[in-house]
Amino acid sequence: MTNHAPDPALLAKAETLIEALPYLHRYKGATFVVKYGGHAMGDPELARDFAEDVVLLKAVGINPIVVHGGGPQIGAMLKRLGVESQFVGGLRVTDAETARIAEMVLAGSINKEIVGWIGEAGGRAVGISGKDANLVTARKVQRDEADTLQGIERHVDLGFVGEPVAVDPLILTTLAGQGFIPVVAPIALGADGHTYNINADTMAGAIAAACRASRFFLLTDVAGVLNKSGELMTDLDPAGIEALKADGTISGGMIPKVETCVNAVKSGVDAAVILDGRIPHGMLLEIFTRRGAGTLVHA
Ligand SMILES: Nc1ncnc2c1ncn2[C@@H]1O[C@H](COP(=O)(O)OP(=O)(O)O)[C@@H](O)[C@H]1O
Ligand SMILES: CC(=O)N[C@@H](CCC(=O)OP(=O)(O)O)C(=O)O
Repeated sequence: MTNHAPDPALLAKAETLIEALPYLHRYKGATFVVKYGGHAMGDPELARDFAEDVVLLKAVGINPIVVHGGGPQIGAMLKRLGVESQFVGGLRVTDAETARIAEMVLAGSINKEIVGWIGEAGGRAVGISGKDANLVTARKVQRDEADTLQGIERHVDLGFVGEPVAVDPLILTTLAGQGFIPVVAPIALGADGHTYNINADTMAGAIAAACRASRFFLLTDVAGVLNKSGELMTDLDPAGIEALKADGTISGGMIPKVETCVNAVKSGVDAAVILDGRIPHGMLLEIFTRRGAGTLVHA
């Protein structure tokens, strides 16, 4: 006689798939923008998990757009070449040579590495930068604006550090509509013809807003936004974020992240999530299960 008692491990797998069903319905056809930080891509195993997650999203009818960073990798290259580098308020002071090296590292090696991982995972990725098809037009971040944005007092010329002033998402919707996964490096041209180095969080937020993304994920190397006792804050709104910035709980690299999230939700993105890129398949768990992790920023 056959034993019909279900194998509990198999049953658990089936339950996980069924748990995903309402989310699969809800997000079919939606655009998700994923910012993949330079710190999060350090471990090749985790990078492959990330690529699989992106390919799975595409396979179930979601349109993922990846915008990547690469701060630590630019830093390593500058060091090898003996070029000094300095950060002011989370932004790298960028002279003409640093801009050339940043473009080489971001739009060259890192961009193609991510395209390769997605290809290995069975997806078809196309790597571009903000320059391609005029995706992003940048302007120089003015010293005083940088001071206001980053909450800093210093007055320095940041050089070729840009911020997006216009986004033409046609290249992204065209690629996504044909089954490709766009992978975008945070480099863009200014109307003045200069190449600008853009903070990857800022670039991703501008793209999420222009694409009317339903969800915006920022993968980093911390659990999310932490309170003064180091505990994860799972839910934040713009007013709560202002208070945490004012009392110094949120500082450094977390400032552009939360500001980007606030701008994105104010521009119509349903929700932005700062996620721990060190958790294998963390993005899938966040999207398709009730066990969401990280910090959700909503309007
Ligand atoms: N309240 C906070 N919660 C979590 N991280 C914070 C907070 N305030 C400052 N940070 C810093 O922000 C960093 C994340 O920003 P960053 O290093 O720029 O990440 P990425 O390279 O992924 O863009 C954390 O590693 C942490 O040092
Ligand atoms: C102007 C500016 O600071 N640009 C960044 C671009 C890369 C980036 O933002 O990478 P992460 O997301 O890994 O930090 C830089 O030069 O490091």
